[in-house]
Amino acid sequence: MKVGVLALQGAFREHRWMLERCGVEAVEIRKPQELDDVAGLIIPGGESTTIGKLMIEWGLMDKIKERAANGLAIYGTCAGMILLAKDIIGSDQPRLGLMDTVVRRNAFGRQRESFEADLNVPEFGGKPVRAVFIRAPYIESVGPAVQVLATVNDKIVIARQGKFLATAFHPELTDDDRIHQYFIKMIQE
Ligand SMILES: NC(=O)CC[C@H](N)C(=O)O
Repeated sequence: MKVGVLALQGAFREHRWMLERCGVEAVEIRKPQELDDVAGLIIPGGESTTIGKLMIEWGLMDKIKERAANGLAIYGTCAGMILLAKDIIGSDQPRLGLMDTVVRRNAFGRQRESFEADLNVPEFGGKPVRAVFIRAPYIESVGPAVQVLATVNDKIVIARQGKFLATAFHPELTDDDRIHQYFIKMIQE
């Protein structure tokens, strides 16, 4: 199984390493045709406005939407979560808009540019997930098709809608590969 990592900007290398560690082949995606033979796609953290602009310039926006409509599984971390959202509060920036979510950017406030938290994720069982938040968004509200998997102070930080998964934080920066394993299982379902 091949999984793509959108490699336009941001923390894509770490996702590649994490996927390889989980035993799947990871490929960096920069051109639309590179999406043809992947079973899943990760959209990394970075700057969502930049990634969105580059996605349009490089012909990837429409191609990803087309593949998503045909069952491509997509996992967005941080900026990737913003790009998956239907609604971005106060912004008309380019987005995929595939998840019925309303996100707020840089939502944890200036004084908390970055922080770590232990998340209780019932879906994973076992020990809490150590989550690294960097100028992180959160999901303010979700539609009925969206399953909330974890919150921090009542703010939604992991959500799933069918084949789409979003986290507000960066699991690729920790040693815990359970979120990537979960995504790989989603692809196989
Ligand atoms: N770590 C990140 O991906 C930060 C996201 C960034 N603040 C944005 O709005 O796009």
